[in-house]
Amino acid sequence: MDIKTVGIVGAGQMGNGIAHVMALAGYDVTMTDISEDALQAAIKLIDSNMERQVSRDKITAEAKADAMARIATTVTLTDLGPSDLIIEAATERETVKQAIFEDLLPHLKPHTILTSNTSSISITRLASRTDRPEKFMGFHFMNPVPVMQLVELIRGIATDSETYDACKQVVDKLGKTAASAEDFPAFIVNRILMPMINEAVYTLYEGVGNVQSIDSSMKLGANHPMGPLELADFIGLDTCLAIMNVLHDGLADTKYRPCPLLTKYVEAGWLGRKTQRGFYDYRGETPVPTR
Ligand SMILES: CC(=O)CC(=O)SCCNC(=O)CCNC(=O)[C@H](O)C(C)(C)COP(=O)(O)OP(=O)(O)OC[C@H]1O[C@@H](n2cnc3c(N)ncnc32)[C@H](O)[C@@H]1OP(=O)(O)O
Ligand SMILES: NC(=O)C1=CN([C@@H]2O[C@H](COP(=O)(O)OP(=O)(O)OC[C@H]3O[C@@H](n4cnc5c(N)ncnc54)[C@H](OP(=O)(O)O)[C@@H]3O)[C@@H](O)[C@H]2O)C=CC1
Repeated sequence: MDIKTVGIVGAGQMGNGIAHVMALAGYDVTMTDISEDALQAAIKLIDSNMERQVSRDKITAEAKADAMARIATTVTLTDLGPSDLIIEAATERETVKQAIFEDLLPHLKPHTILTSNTSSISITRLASRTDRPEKFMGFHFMNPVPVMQLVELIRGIATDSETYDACKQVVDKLGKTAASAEDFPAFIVNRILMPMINEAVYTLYEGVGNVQSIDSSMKLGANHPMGPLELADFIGLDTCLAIMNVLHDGLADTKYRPCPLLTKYVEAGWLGRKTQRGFYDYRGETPVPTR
């Protein structure tokens, strides 16, 4: 199947990055969000991220202009109906995602492929609530989308090979690399990465180190590009907690117990960079550790 048009649900950090790379690869993109402000902020951010790519000779000014012209925004979810491929990138909450798919279904074309950028939630369960489980799969980008090479492709139990191949072709056209993952909680990357981040929060909670010593230990001692607490702030602490809960519930093993300190930060609304405060406070010129 030849995909030409892509509908993206959610204009947060993942939605805007997905729109960015899809438009540069030549797809016509329609992006939706419940908030007009979020859509406008996303367009501004895509524009400045592409401008940086122009200034570093990664893309031409013409390619940027063409890509920006390919991105339409709407607060009306059903405007995505005619798209060949839908990528849902709304908040990591199963009820939110289910409601989006339920509202979209009556407006889709029969051939439309439905995907979710979920970090952890069962693709099979999301698919089972739709009219097309064979045309449903996980399309999991990494953050920041324009920079990271990997896309995890996750088949649900019913996903057919035509759907998988069509999504794999999109990944190829983006110039990214696909990794196939089976549909178990948090798939591959987050099954491994998130317990490490959660352990870093336990290390902080138990006073083994402070924010700075934990992050520099992993940056300088294990050559990670970001410390685990800095990375947690970058991903979003609400998303990290949601993934840990899916691992804990889905695998029924106490080793995935979310750290109470992570829960406390989320309860405070300190979600990381997106709310200007998490393990670091981003409101000043340079990030300041909160512990
Ligand atoms: C939670 C999930 O479900 C799954 C996940 O995504 S897990 C998270 C996965 N991501 C990671 O682990 C990211 C770890 N961090 C990194 O790799 C790096 O710190 C980083 C790539 C984010 C930044 O790298 P850096 O060297 O510190 O900074 P910087 O020099 O500013 O950026 C490197 C390049 O990325 C670009 N870049 C950085 N952030 C960007 C963004 N948001 N959008 C577009 N481009 C961006 C920069 O322009 C720069 O480009 P050039 O090479 O052309 O100069
Ligand atoms: N952050 C990361 O590093 C990664 C995240 N993911 C996954 O991508 C998805 C999005 O994450 P991320 O971009 O970080 O989250 P954000 O919180 O940055 O963005 C989510 C966006 O979805 C919007 N939204 C919420 N409900 C709806 C709805 N019903 N219809 C349309 N839009 C809606 C939110 O609006 P509002 O703010 O108004 O609620 C917000 O703008 C999640 O499933 C996450 O697990 C995948 C890979 C990496």
